[in-house]
Amino acid sequence: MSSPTQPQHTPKAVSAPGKVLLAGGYLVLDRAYSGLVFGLDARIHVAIEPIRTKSGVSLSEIIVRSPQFLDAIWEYGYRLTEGGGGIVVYGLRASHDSKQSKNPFIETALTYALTYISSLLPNTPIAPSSISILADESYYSNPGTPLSPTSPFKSYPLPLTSAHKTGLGSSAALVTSFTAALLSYYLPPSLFTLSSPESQRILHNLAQAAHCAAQGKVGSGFDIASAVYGSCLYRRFSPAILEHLPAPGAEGFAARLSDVVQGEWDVSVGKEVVRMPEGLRLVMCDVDCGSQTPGMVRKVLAWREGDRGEADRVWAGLQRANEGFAEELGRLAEGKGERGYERLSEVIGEVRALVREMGDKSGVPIEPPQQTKLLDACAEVKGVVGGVVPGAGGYDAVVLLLEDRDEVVADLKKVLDGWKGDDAGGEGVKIGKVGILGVRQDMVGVRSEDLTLYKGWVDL
Ligand SMILES: Nc1ncnc2c1ncn2[C@@H]1O[C@H](COP(=O)(O)OP(=O)(O)O)[C@@H](O)[C@H]1O
Ligand SMILES: C[C@@](O)(CCOP(=O)(O)OP(=O)(O)O)CC(=O)O
Repeated sequence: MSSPTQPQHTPKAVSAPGKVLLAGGYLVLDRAYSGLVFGLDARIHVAIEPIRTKSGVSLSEIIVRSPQFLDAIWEYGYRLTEGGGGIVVYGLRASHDSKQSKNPFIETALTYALTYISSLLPNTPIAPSSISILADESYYSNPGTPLSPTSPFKSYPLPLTSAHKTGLGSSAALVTSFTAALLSYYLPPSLFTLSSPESQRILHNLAQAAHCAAQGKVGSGFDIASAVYGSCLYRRFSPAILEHLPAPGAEGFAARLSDVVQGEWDVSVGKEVVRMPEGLRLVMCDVDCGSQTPGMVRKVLAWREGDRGEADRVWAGLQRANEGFAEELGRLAEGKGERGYERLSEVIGEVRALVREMGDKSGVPIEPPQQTKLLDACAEVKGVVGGVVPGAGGYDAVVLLLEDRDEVVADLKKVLDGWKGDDAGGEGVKIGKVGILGVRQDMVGVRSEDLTLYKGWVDL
């Protein structure tokens, strides 16, 4: 039974998409340039409901579960701090002593969202709740087992820390849907309604702040923007916006967080300029590889600082080519495809040449020779328009643009099944199996979900 001061809350569920940065890796870190990002139909779902207790037992905690994985349960106590430090959360139970079981993305998103909620509703205590996280299967390459023939979510017989990520942006989709679920659940519709543009702006700002804090760095934020808004042309916010936030619990954290979240950000999210022509689709491929170069971003940016003139030339050329890529997709989407996909292939070729130049000059394997070989072989398949290394590049993924027909995917699969990567670059990196992930682009960002989707997973 809830106390008279605690409002009754209705269970809510929200999902947010994963991402692929098709063009604009590295450039998008600088506000002078933009990134072309597609949201994917792989989503992370978060359901929230009142906590269930045996009669007579009252629990003052928020329990978070990832029921697809072994031992993925995090139990948090929470309290309002003195000095306007906001709400701090702390792990309960012995399992929290082990570093393994900590989940900084959940802990930080919870701290930031509860602090923001309590600043808006200062006289309302936060009621206990139970939260479940469910991820679509493409986020992990481990084989999963279905719970039932109709459930879209798979069960994995391993701890989350052993899951092999496919790089679709699980933490950004999680922080976004988790934050949105908390705001939708604890705030009345007059203060937060997921479908309203103002609520989405608040969600974007809060999720960016929490994600940066959990990552311990301020990235470009394209992944959070696409989790909130879906596919878009993204120009980042000035990093200074998030630079002087006190730590949770420190004096003034709650007021500063509220100011930052409600303030005007100089971010730009262009939705209408990003289109996928009818008859085309994206295909993501996961590449099994022996090694990855750490610190790619640091190295590319260091080269840029050291050779500004040359780097500016590459950056300007790439920005032009990336814009040309987005424009050609838009032109084709408007039905102006009389010349077929020739220009699209050509502009992808221009983007790739400049990405290779960026990689060669900075000494970073952004599109290493192994990936060049793979992308070229894929582009030979009839119906494949072209492909690139997404995001920061490297050895572990490629994204292809192709005609949306089953035969094209089947032909592509034949090439990939027989793919034997060799150490083409002489760097000792041998790429292995290349798998097609069952995902495609999706234009829609965060959205409310019907709770019946989680039947069997969540005890609603
Ligand atoms: N299903 C899940 N349940 C709970 N936390 C998850 C889940 N999937 C991902 N995460 C969190 O996100 C982190 C992975 O984020 P990150 O390393 O940024 O990878 P990605 O490139 O997928 O975003 C995990 O360590 C975990 O904290
Ligand atoms: C280099 C970047 O511009 C793009 C990196 O894109 P990825 O998609 O490779 O990112 P992760 O999912 O975080 O690994 C850095 C940034 O924009 O923050």
